[in-house]
Amino acid sequence: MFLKSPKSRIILALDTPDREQSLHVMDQCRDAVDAIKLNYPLVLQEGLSFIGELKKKYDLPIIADFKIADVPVTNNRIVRLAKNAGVDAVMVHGFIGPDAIMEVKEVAGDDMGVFVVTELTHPGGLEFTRPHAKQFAEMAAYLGCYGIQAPGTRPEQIRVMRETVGPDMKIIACGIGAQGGTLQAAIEAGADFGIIGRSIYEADDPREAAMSLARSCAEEPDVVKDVSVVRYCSETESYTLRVEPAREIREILKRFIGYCQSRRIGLTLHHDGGILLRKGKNIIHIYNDGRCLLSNISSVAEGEELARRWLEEIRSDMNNL
Ligand SMILES: O=C(O)c1cc(=O)[nH]c(=O)n1[C@@H]1O[C@H](COP(=O)(O)O)[C@@H](O)[C@H]1O
Repeated sequence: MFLKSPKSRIILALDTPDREQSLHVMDQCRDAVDAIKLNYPLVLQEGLSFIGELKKKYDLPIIADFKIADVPVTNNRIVRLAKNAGVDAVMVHGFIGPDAIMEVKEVAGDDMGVFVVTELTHPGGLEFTRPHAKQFAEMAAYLGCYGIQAPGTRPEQIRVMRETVGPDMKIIACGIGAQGGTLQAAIEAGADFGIIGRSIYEADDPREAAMSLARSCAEEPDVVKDVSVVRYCSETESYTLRVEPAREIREILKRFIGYCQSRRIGLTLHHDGGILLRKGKNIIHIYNDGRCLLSNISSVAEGEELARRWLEEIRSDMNNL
């Protein structure tokens, strides 16, 4: 919908104090970020009309981080005002429950996104939002919300959120930079975008700060996350290795299994067993969740090299299909 394919993976938290400083930052960062997130202080300072001005001038999607948290009737009024002001998405707290979130969704309609806040990034967020974060995410997915917020300060929790909502819902992660999270870790854990404020707008050169953050996660991620030994057979002097591919590759491998099965490549194993392939003297077992087992490998180094080369081949072949 409104968030296009990521370029920088950055949503700029434009928490600058006033119009003049906001425009100063935006003039530099307009093509270095994917969207703008506005919070209460700036909107209270400059008024809702400033949203339209930003949209017109920079033509970037705008998320209104009003963290809506009221009864349905009030939420309805807040979203209407935001919509009329030109906002593309709103953020709403998960704890207000399904009826209040549905009210937000109704007013938002098809042209506006709704992000559900699951867990706040500050230490207190662990006290009251963490225990319910998974439920908030499940509810957001069930209600068909556009996305969820997750804590960029805790990549392990982003991973849980990604497993909870599945591959299609957008995850936006805040707490990157000034609060200690890194964009790369958040993206690797499953976030689509990082929300970044002070590390950009307080930098001497906000544009360069944004570009360098974008570069930090632009490199092709390594295809292999981990390789470990499952068995060593002294008679054949060969290893069986478990390979855990990087998250993106696991998604590609799932498609690859479907591709092999539809063309009768390799041996399809029963229901959740995945597929068995022969590559020279080696046997590769790809499980349905994307994890792999390599058999008949003469050294761990050889297995790592084989896994890397083979997964890179699959990544490029599947991307070209
Ligand atoms: O919903 C948010 O955006 C949000 C949730 C959260 O748990 N933590 C958090 O920092 N935020 C917002 O994300 C932005 C982070 O700004 P910086 O810490 O300056 O990068 C601010 O606008 C916060 O209000």
